[in-house]
Amino acid sequence: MKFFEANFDGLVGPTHNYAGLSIGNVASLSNAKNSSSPRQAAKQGLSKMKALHDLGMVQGVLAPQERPDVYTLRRLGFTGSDAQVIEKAAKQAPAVLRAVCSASSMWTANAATISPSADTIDGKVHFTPANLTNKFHRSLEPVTTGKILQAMFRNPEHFAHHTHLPDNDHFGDEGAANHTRLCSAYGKRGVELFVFGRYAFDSSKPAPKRFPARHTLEACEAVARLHGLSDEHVVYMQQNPDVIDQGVFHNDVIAVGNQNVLFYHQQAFVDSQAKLNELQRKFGNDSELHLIEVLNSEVSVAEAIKTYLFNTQVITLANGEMAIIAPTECQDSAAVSSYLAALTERNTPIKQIHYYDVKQSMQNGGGPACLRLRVAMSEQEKQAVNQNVLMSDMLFTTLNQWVDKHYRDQVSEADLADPQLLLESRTALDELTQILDLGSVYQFQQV
Ligand SMILES: N=C(N)NCCC[C@H](NC(=O)CCC(=O)O)C(=O)O
Repeated sequence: MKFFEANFDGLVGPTHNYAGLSIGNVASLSNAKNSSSPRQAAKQGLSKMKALHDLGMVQGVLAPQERPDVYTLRRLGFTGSDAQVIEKAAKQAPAVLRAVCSASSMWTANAATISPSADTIDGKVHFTPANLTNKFHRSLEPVTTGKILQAMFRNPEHFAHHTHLPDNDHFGDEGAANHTRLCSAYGKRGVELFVFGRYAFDSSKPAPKRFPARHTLEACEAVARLHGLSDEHVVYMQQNPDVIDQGVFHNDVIAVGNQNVLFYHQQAFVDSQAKLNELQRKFGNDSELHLIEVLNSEVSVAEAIKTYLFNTQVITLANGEMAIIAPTECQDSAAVSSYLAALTERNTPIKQIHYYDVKQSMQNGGGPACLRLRVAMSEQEKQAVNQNVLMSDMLFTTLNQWVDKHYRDQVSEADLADPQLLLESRTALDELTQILDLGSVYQFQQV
């Protein structure tokens, strides 16, 4: 049977804005309050999806969430009509309003952790939405994420859905951004590498001092248990607290893997050598594993954060070669673009580099890899996916027209207080659920 990896990219929502919500994420803070272009952001995302589809990849779309989240504003004590709730929040708690307007669900690497059927005890694909407890604006995502994933992966014969972990920092879970699956082929059992930032129940262990470690070891272990993974095929690695303190808020800002390649920065992990040995042993000592380490002298941590060298997608093309999907910021950096050009000449599977412009997302700290959720699947499992979410020439055209019809070209902080934006958003999402055949996944559709 044929197996492959599908990428499900987050469609950028109509309220995309720069609110400086993510302490520890350098780009989010430095672009705070700049005005944004939701239309351009959504179109940049769609172009990347179409480009991967054109490269022969299986590409899907993950729908955005309803924002502003007036239900959360009501929980926080704002009352009246929806327009009044927004108006009062804008006056009395503008920072809270900014948070409930975030289009952060676009970064679907944080939507969930997925284990493919080859790795799980019951032979199903397992999904656990990430609770994203560390940031208030992101903690609003998991319930709707779970509903959307269930509307995409409906068939219980193939897909098992779990509830997100308890909503507490002890089980802080940032999903696939801190999870990499290494395997010799997509259909073969792989080694699942979980990367965490701190130990929740042991404060004597290393932890960052300046910026938060969003993800705990205990969250990783819980997800591995829920997914029915075997200990012999799981590795837990701690992220280097020093790089978290420099702005590496997720592991996918400093490492990325695909099949038998792990591409990472020298300073990415704690206890690197011992852990990489464990990875090699669990991968199989006889199987070829390419550990591509980038030295600090080649690319500094600061340059990696600025360019998102590691927030690239490493994909396997139909001819078996791998390609790196990188943001144009990598192309603009002499150190990084020459590193990448030289990498394609080395004895590794990576032979092509493709650059795409995803600046609207980059300015909030989201590169190409943040925008996608990977699901390794068989042909049979793919047939069981809701086919309306899979990219095609027609869906690309339809979604571009949908964006043109509903999205604003510019959004600034003041626009978030405009109740009209909520109405525009709901109208757009209502139409989108029909395009993608998702059913009533949004709360406004329940009444
Ligand atoms: N690395 C991965 N996989 N994802 C990137 C997520 C970026 C996101 N930015 C934000 O949420 C900024 C929103 C704002 O400031 O407006 C975050 O920090 O969680």
